[in-house]
Amino acid sequence: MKTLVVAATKAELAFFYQHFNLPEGDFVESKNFDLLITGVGMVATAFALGKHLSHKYDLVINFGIAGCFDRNVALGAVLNVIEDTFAELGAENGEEFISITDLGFGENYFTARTQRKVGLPLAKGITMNCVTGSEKSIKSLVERLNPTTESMEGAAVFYAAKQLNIDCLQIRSISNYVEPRNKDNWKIGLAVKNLNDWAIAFIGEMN
Ligand SMILES: O=C(O)c1cccc(C(=O)CC[C@H]2O[C@@H](n3cnc4c(=O)[nH]cnc43)[C@H](O)[C@@H]2O)c1
Repeated sequence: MKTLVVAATKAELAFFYQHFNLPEGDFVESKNFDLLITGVGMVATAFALGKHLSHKYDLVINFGIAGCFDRNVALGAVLNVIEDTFAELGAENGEEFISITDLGFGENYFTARTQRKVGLPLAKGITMNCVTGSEKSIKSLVERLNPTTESMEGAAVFYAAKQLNIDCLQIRSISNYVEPRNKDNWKIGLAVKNLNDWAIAFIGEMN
């Protein structure tokens, strides 16, 4: 059985490619794991996993950078996101938000699943189409869901893994705080480095 490593962009796993001497490509097969680059966002992620996720894998790991709502978490920190919610999936009723679950049309909340020891701080994530960047949206998301991390793919990976009953993990390093957009404050280099160091050690030890 194999692990499927999933990331939205090649840049997020640049050192991982180098370390394992992987060829350029969005779907790379190797002896002990395969690597899938999906593109950014849940639709691209769902489509790519629809094509590639199968029962030949016993674990799918989503690696990526993420925004963070909690200023007590350092930029560059690597977290194990064990819960994730499609935060925009539902309906507005004036100021109220009605989730897809409360509408009776399915689930919006998914979890990681594995027996493996990960040894990272645990976090609760949300998955968004639009990177949150206004005080009003931040306040509303914190009140409604109290998330620590925000990504654009996490819940989609958990969703796909659940459909096939395959174990899954989501490991994210913090590149930025969720705030009105100021890319000068983002520490993408640090987050990518820490994420790749962790991914290389974890995947290396599994094999
Ligand atoms: O500009 C670069 O050098 C660069 C290098 C690696 C990755 C990127 C990305 O923009 C990755 C997009 C990816 O990041 C996740 N992300 C990061 N912060 C947030 C956030 O605050 N809210 C939502 N998503 C975030 C997301 O999963 C994207 O897929 C750039």
